[in-house]
Amino acid sequence: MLALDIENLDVTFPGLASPALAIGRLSIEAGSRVAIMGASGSGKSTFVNVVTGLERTRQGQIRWNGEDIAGFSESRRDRFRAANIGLVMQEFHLFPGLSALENVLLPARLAGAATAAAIERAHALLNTVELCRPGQKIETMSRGEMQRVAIARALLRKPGVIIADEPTASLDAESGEAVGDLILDLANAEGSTLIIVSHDQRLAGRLDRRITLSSGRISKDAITAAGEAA
Ligand SMILES: Nc1ncnc2c1ncn2[C@@H]1O[C@H](COP(=O)(O)OP(=O)(O)OP(=O)(O)O)[C@@H](O)[C@H]1O
Repeated sequence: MLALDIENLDVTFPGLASPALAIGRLSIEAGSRVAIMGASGSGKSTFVNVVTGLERTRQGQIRWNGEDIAGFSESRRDRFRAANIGLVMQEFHLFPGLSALENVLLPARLAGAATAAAIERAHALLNTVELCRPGQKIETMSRGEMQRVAIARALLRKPGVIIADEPTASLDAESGEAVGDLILDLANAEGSTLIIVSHDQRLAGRLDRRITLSSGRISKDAITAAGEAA
C-alpha cells in the first residue's frame, strides 16, 4: 500500500496565466480511497500525470511512501510507475491485434517480468473481471470488456496504488457501474490505495474522501458518508 504526500507543487504550462495545478500540501493515507473531482480544466488530468510521473514537475515534492519521484529521471519514473502504480485510463490504451491475455501481460513482458506466476495471475485476473475468453482479440471486444482488460492489466503487478482517470466516462451507464464496482472490489481485495478521477457522483460517493479541484487548487476536501462509516 502506498501513501502519497505532496508539498509545494506548482505545475505551469506556457501560455497559462496561472498554474494548471498548485497544491501546498496534500496527504493521502495508504489504503484510503479518494475521489478527485472538479470542472473541466480544473487540473485533474495534470494531477494524474504528475503523481504517476508521466509528466515531470519542476517545483515541489511528490512522495510515495517517502520516495520523491519529482527528483527521479524519466526512466526511473517509468520504472517506479510500472512497479508500483496501476493506471486505468478513460481510453483504455490497449493494443489491437493482441488478445486480452497478451494485453494484460504486455507491460510485464516489456519489463522482463512475464514469469509463469505472472501468466497464471493474468489468467486469474481475467477470470475475476469475468472475461472467460483470454484469447479474444481486443478489437472484437465491447468497450466495457476492454475496460475490464485494462483493469486486469493495471493489477497484474500488485500495485501499491490504483489510479483511475475517468474510468467510466466512455462507457454506457450499466457498463460504467460494473467497472466502478470492479475497481472498488479489486482495490479492497488487493489492499491497494485507490485514487479515482471522476465526474460520476455515484462512484465518488462510494469512496472515503472527496477532493475537489478548482482552477488548479484544492477548493474542497471532505470525508464522505462512506468514509465516515468505514
Ligand atoms: N501541455 C499543456 N500545455 C498547455 N496547457 C495545458 C497543458 N496541459 C494542460 N493544460 C491546461 O491546464 C489546465 C488544466 O488541464 P487538465 O487537463 O489538467 O484539466 P482537467 O480537469 O483534467 O480537464 P477535463 O475534465 O476537461 O479533462 C487547462 O487549462 C489546460 O488547458
